[in-house]
Amino acid sequence: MKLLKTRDLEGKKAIVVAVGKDEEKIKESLEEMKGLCKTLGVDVVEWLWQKRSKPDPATYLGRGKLQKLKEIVEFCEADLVVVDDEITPVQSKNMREYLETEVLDRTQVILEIFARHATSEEGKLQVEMASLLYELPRLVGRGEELSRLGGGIGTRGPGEPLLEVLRRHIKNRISQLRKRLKEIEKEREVQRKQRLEKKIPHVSIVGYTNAGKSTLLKSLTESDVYIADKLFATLEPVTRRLKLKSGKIILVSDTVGFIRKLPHTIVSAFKATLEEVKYSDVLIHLVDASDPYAEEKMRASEKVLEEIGADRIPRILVFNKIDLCPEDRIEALKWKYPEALFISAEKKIGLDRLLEKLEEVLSQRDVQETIEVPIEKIGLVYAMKDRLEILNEEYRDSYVLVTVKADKDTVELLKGKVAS
Ligand SMILES: Nc1nc2c(ncn2[C@@H]2O[C@H](COP(=O)(O)OP(=O)(O)OP(=O)(O)O)[C@@H](O)[C@H]2O)c(=O)[nH]1
Ligand SMILES: [Mg+2]
Repeated sequence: MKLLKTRDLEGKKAIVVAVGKDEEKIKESLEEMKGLCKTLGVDVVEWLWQKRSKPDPATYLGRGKLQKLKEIVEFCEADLVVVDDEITPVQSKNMREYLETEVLDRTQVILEIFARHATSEEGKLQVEMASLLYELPRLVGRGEELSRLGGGIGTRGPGEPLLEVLRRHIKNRISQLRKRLKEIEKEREVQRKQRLEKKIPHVSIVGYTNAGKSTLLKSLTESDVYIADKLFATLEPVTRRLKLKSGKIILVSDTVGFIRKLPHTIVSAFKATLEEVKYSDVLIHLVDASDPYAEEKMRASEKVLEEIGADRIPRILVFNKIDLCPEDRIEALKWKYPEALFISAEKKIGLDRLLEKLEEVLSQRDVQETIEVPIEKIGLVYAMKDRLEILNEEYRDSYVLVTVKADKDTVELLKGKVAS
């Protein structure tokens, strides 16, 4: 049985609610939630926030605000309330009952987008896993929905409560998914090893959702890549080959976009996809310069990079969509981030400079070393000629002193071959 179902939310009217202390931050987050809702075809007709340090443990909003929300829901004839936070099962249940309307939280909205955008087997399995990890602790008190969900299960033992059956069923499914995902991960590892052996440098484009990562991949590699003015348009990494001016071939990947408060169920289910980033030689951190919240989003992305252990990979900071920015905005960013590059992925502005910078960063990783190679083994050096640069050769009686320049792994590989 498949437990994952997508909801039909197209054309529904929603009211977004949030709790917090900082009005600016809340507004920014609500704006983003509007974008997430739009991606689902949901129309945000009104929003409401309550200034308080912590959400009410029982009802998320305080009593008074909840009452007001109910009036707004009725007045606007809203179909659902979206909470811009991950709420507890209790809060969700109480809100639903009091408001007499459907309630979704931030995690569910993101999961819903992921569920619709996943196309590969791995993507679908990861989304299903994330949804089940989300559902598992929330089974209690959801009788009505559960009986809908559990309709297809015919394995209930005598006297066993439906809740227990479902819990067991979900746990089984999670372990099934985990197993299959592990297998896929193994296949991916094989590919990664092959890539490593061939020593093809790998560059990943990372950044906040909608920064223009897929557009950049498309413009750089002149290939067909899915682009949309939607959040999380890309869920599965897409990799393309690119030939640099020096003739060096590299692989460029586009990845799933980052977002603030990325639900941990998603991080854990998408670990494999996110981890691909960890094995890159260089990261292009793409930021939408035309976004008023560009810098906050940049920091949120940096946080995700840290979480997945990719914060030590050489990184090129690139501001995108400069075609949409007034001159003074670009000047201000240049002043603040002197090392950054400025491009328009769509209008193909600044891409040459980006490619030059890529070559620079990639070659900075190279090391230079002089190796003593027995004369009869000199052929080994030549056999690796397309992966290393031979800077000097000094012939002695029984050996040659060869000075090579290449990335560290290649030099180590050569040394190993010569020694064996
Ligand atoms: N004006 C302008 N629009 C751009 C530029 N680059 C990307 N866009 C637009 O920004 C939107 C998002 O682009 P994508 O390339 O799909 O963004 P992404 O980072 O891959 O987004 P996700 O996959 O959703 O994380 C699309 O509507 C693009 O056409 C640019 O340089 N200038
Ligand atoms: Mg994309």
